[in-house]
Amino acid sequence: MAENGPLKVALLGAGVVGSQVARVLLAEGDTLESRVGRRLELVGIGVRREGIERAGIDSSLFTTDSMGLVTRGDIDVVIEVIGGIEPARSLVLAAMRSGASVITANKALLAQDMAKLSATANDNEVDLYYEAAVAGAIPIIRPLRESLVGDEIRAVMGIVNGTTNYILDKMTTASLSFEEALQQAQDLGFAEADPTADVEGHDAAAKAAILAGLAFHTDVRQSDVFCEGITSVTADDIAAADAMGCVVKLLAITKLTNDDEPRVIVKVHPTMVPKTHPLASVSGAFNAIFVDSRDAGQLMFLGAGAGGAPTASAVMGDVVTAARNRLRGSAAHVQTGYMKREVAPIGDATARYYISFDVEDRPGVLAACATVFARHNVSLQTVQQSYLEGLERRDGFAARLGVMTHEASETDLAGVLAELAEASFVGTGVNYMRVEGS
Ligand SMILES: NC(=O)C1=CN([C@@H]2O[C@H](COP(=O)(O)OP(=O)(O)OC[C@H]3O[C@@H](n4cnc5c(N)ncnc54)[C@H](O)[C@@H]3O)[C@@H](O)[C@H]2O)C=CC1
Ligand SMILES: N[C@@H](CC=O)C(=O)O
Ligand code: NA
Repeated sequence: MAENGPLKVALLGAGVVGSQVARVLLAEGDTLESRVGRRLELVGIGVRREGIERAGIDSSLFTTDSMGLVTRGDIDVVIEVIGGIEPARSLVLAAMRSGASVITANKALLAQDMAKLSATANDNEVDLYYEAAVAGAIPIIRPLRESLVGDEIRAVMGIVNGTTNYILDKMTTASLSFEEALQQAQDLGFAEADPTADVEGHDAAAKAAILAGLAFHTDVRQSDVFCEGITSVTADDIAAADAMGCVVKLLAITKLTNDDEPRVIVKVHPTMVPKTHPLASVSGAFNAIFVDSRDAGQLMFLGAGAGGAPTASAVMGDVVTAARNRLRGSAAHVQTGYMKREVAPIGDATARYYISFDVEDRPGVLAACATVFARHNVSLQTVQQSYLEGLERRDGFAARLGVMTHEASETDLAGVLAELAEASFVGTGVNYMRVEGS
């Protein structure tokens, strides 16, 4: 950084988020200067292909030599919004080794390599900020990393993927098909380049890993996260949830086990949430994160979790912070992974469950079902029986049971499901969904 000269910023990626970040950097120069105390100069934008026009961005800034851009030696801040593992990983590491602070929105990379990235930032005395990586515009990384670091987090539960929340919401409130709702989410710029990452839960799993690592001061990777997406959620599941006073949400959940040496539970799955819970009313592409801590109690963070402008807002907050640190000659050294907690297997996680299945309509069947649940330590909260008519009435199974359980472990649930699947008085197709929140 030249004395009194501008701080030099390099941007990698000019897609949905990157082109918006570039526009803010170019259009809001005076405002940003007043907030940082020094001009921010966008010196180059690494792109995959040149020759593509982006409105409001001077094409002379584009270069296909992203590595050359970040290693030229005079860059103060590198913003990585390419996504994916490579070449983003090599570029980010090279940028930090060349003395630049890094801002990234890349949860996939962070959830794979957080320990290495943090260590590289610390070794090179540069900043690594990533507010945009979880829940877009919503400030959640900084609250966990700074504001709540003196407290004890008990649980974090959130809607952290805008695309899937949009799809589930449109399937529920506008009777759109899964495919129609996904297409709309893609058109609106919420979905990942490959929307499989959204609908299969991988994007939420990456965010869950980052949240769990921050909440419990340990290393958690995406591969540690139990993950089920929303591709098998049907209109019938949504209707069943509605009948039970619930909505279906894809939740990322992390909490600790009650052991002497608590282990981390971290999971993503479609969840029935009671309509009275604050997360139930989070609609469209909005995200929300519910944090339960020892001293602060329950906190709810709500807002836009995806889209170019909201995500650029989070990126720019980090850019200004890193630029201010730069001027002070300091970096936010962050100690990560110092608790070395184990991640518990999914079998040890607990939840309530809603299980529905068809049964023969004859004396003793209800008692036999109750015995199956009891044998596996799963206590019943409510049982509803409805009669099947017409085409629904298959192979003599004339009634459908909808069972809401008390909290039980996944291992015990698996025992119940296996036994129901084998029982002669139970029809094929036992459905279940986890239930969280009260
Ligand atoms: N779109 C959203 O709402 C949000 C996105 N994010 C994250 O932000 C990042 C960017 O997302 P989007 O802008 O939506 O993706 P995008 O796919 O619209 O943009 C990525 C851009 O990077 C370019 N690119 C690929 N390889 C490159 C290379 N070697 N050098 C330079 N550019 C290269 C692509 O051509 C593309 O234009 C991802 O990590 C994503 O997970 C985070 C929060 C919200
Ligand atoms: N594809 C993601 C974008 C933000 O991280 C989403 O839908 O939430
Ligand atoms: Na955020």
